[in-house]
This record gives sequence, C-alpha cells and structure tokens, in this order.
Amino acid sequence: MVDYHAPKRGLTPVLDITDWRNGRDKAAVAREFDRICRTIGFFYLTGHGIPAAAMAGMLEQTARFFALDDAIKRTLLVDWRRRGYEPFGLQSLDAAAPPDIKESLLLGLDQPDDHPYVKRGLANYGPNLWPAEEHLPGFRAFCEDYFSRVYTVGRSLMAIFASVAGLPEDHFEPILVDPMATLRLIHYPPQPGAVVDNQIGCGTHTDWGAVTLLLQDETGGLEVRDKNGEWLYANPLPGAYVVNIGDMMPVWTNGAYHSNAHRVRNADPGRHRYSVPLFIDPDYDALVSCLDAFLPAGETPKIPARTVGEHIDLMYAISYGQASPEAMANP
Ligand SMILES: O=C(O)CCC(=O)C(=O)O
Ligand SMILES: [Fe+2]
Repeated sequence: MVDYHAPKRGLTPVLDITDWRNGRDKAAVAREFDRICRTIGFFYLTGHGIPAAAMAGMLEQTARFFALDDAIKRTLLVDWRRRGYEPFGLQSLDAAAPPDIKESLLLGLDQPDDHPYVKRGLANYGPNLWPAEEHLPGFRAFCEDYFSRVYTVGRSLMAIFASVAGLPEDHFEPILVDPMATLRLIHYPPQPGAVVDNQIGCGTHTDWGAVTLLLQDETGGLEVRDKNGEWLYANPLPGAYVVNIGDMMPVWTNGAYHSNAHRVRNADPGRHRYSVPLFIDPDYDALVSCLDAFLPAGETPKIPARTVGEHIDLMYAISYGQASPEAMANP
C-alpha cells in the first residue's frame, strides 16, 4: 500500500503529434516520444485531431450514464467478460488498500459470437452491455464512434513507438486488430477532507497494457509518480489527453521506458469527477518480448516475456482480490 500525501507540483511534458499526422517531421515527433517515455512515461497529448465536441460530448454521455437510476445500471452488472456496469466497492487498483471510490462502465469492441476469441471464452471479448436506447438515446452510437476515434490515435502512438524501435510503422498493427482494449467510463464522487486508510478514488497502480489515452473533465484529481518517487498533479489541460504507457512498454524496451504509478483523488468538495480512459491492451495471444533495438548485443532481457492475455488476466485478478500481488512478474 502506498501512503497518500498530496503533490506539490504538476506534470509538464506535452507531445504534439500534428507533424506526425501530417507527415511533416515524423522523426522529431518520434524523438520527443522516446525522450518523454525514458523519463516519465506520462504526457499531455495535443495535435491528436479529435474534435473538442467529441471530447466534451463523451464526458456529457458519461455523466448521463451515471445519473441513471441505480436499478437500471444494475441491469448491466459487469459480467465475466469484463463488460458492463461496475458499482462502487469492487476494485482496489492498489491491491493493499480498501476499494477505490468510483463506479464505472466497461466497454470493449463488440465482437460477434462467432469470433474465435469469443468462442474460446476469453474475457475482454464479446458483446458489450448497453443501456436500452429509450433510457439513454444516442449513448451507444456516441460511445462507439468515440472509441474508434481514440483507438485510431492510440494506433498512431504505437506507430510512433515502432519507428523509434527502427521497425516499420505498421509493425504493431497485427496485434491491434483484435485487442483487449477497454474504454472505461468512470465517476468519482467528491472526497473532501482527510484520506483515511489510503482509500481514494483510484488507488496507486500502473496501467497494464501498451498505452492509455485518458479524457478527464475539469475537476482535476489525477496524480502521477515520477521516477524519483515525487507525486505530480496531472491537472486537465484543455483539449489535451493525458497519455501514459503501460506495463508492456518496459517489457518491449528492456526497462528503458517507465509505466509510471498514478492514482486519483477527487478532493473537490463540490464536483463529481468524470473521466474516460481508453486502455490499449493488444491481442490476447500477442507475445510481448524485448525488441532488438532495446537489447544490447549479447545480453538477455531484464524483464520476462509474457502474452498480453496472461498479464492482463493476472492484473485483473489481483485488483479484484482473486490473486495475490506476489504472483506478479516484473515490472
Ligand atoms: O480517472 C483517471 O484520471 C485515471 C484512471 C486510471 O488511472 C485507471 O482507471 O487506470
Ligand atoms: Fe490507470
């Protein structure tokens, strides 16, 4: 468990990918991505091309969803596929702390029943649990459109990473076709006053996949730990996403990139906080191992290879109290 002390400073790196997207100076964008990931692995993303209206709209849809009657939300109770509505009290992202003070809706790509991964009964694959159209008109269409827009930006970040590693830009595309990706709509009620027992909106954790693109409202509350152990506020920057790299990145880069710890505390006494991270967790069967560009000649990788599915399944189990944190391999 990580004891809660409020930060004193803010997160600063900004990555503008305009020049990557229009093909003007791709190498400069890739160099900056590499520099940031070697230092903190957390940055504000600008120049992503997602319209402000889509960002604001997604936050509005999120608030609409959580304002539904509890009885309606509970008809969508999260299932073994990790799809649906998760009430307060179920997950501890810091496994040693009490449950996070949040409720959420987990959405994936809606694969059909005859998809091979659905047939194999793998979690993170299969149908979403949507509220009935009459309860929330337009919600499903909006979320699906938003998911695909942000996923496209995530693919660009993976293309940038591939180019840093001296690989073709589309190197990761095959493992991004059937991803375990999850869009999570989250509601954090106000938590003014002292933190008791380290219970906060979302306990200290690293993300588990490749990259996360986080949309947050204006409340603030996300905090990031840098590699020296100092906590920094990641307050909202208008128009920007907060991007962080997940646990797959240290494996691919032999520990050169950091999947930094972060947490959420909504200390604003008067505001509910809404956020919408998209976790880009690649294909279940994809083997993640150290890339050649990051492995000095004659050395063996510092961090064991693993499949995406193995790592994500284990981390879900730990955070829901179904497995012990000791089962976790590096990082
Ligand atoms: O809500 C946020 O700002 C971050 C949430 C988060 O870190 C997570 O769900 O992994
Ligand atoms: Fe996170």
